[in-house]
Amino acid sequence: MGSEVTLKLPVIDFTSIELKGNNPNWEEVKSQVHKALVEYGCFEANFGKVPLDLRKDIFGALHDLFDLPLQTKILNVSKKPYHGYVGQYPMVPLFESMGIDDAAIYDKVESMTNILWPNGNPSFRHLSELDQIVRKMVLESLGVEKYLEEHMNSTNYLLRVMKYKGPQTSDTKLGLSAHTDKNIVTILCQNQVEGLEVLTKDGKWTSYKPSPESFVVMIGDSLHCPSVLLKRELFQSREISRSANVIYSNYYLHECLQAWSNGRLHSPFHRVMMRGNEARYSAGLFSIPKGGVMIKAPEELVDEEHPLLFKPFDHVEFLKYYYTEKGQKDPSAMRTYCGV
Ligand SMILES: O=C(O)CCC(=O)C(=O)O
Ligand SMILES: [Fe+2]
Repeated sequence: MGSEVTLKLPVIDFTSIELKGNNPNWEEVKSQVHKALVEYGCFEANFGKVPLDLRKDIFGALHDLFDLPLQTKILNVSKKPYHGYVGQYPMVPLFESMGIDDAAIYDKVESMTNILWPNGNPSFRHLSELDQIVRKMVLESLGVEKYLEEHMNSTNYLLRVMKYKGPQTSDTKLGLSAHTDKNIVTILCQNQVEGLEVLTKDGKWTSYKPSPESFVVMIGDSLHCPSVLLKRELFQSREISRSANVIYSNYYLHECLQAWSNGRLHSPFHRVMMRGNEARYSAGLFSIPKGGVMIKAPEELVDEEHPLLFKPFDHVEFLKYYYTEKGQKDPSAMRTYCGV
């Protein structure tokens, strides 16, 4: 079992950065982003654009949303796995989540936010700007910025909101099983209740101390360019036990490398561990490859030293495999599905 340490994630200040602006600090912040993603696969971002009172409103609204009767919550269905209401899993009984399907760029995310916040809450639009800044910096760091426009146009957003009940005991209980995200970039925003833990490359669970202003930015398995897969993963798993369609591994040592022309990004395992009585609410903005777009490594990133690792694949089709019983048990689902 990995022992938990309190190690701080790198903190990166984006308050002076705009997607379309004159950014004297761009190069400096970009190199911090690259370094953090190589080492941890995630970082804490200070972005400054989402005022504290809006964040408070978000968690108040989530409290009310999850307080609805179960019959009402399960009306939020989706054909895609993990996009509608998720909850009542025996292995993670504290966890519930609701997603907004196909949150195509801003509009549908806003339709969700309009339901929750009829008077407007621009938070998620701001978070999609942060997502795009990070992806632009990543592509530039890899020297493949010529794919930027295509890359941006080949993705959707999914907004998912989560509740983890407090276990109401003195024990620590699993809130969400260890996993890597399967999308491109995840931005997490949460209330003050601790619980998120990230596995470092040397196998230590690191707890995240939430701060009222910051977000966690995390790399998913399929950071991709248009027709471009930038991902290399080499898993070594030890001791994987699981049940009921959910990865249930408290210690899941892996190497998940992305070896690119000029760097390696890491998509980290993470989980939620709950203590005490208070509920933890979080919201995640997930950028995901659109269905129907074939993901294929760019020729610039394939050479003798870095041979092609994955056959071109459609991410939505991949998810259909990932969410089967076999896929859920597979520590290197992407390799099984489309490895060369
Ligand atoms: O609640 C959190 O902070 C983490 C959620 C998460 O890891 C996920 O939804 O993929
Ligand atoms: Fe996650």
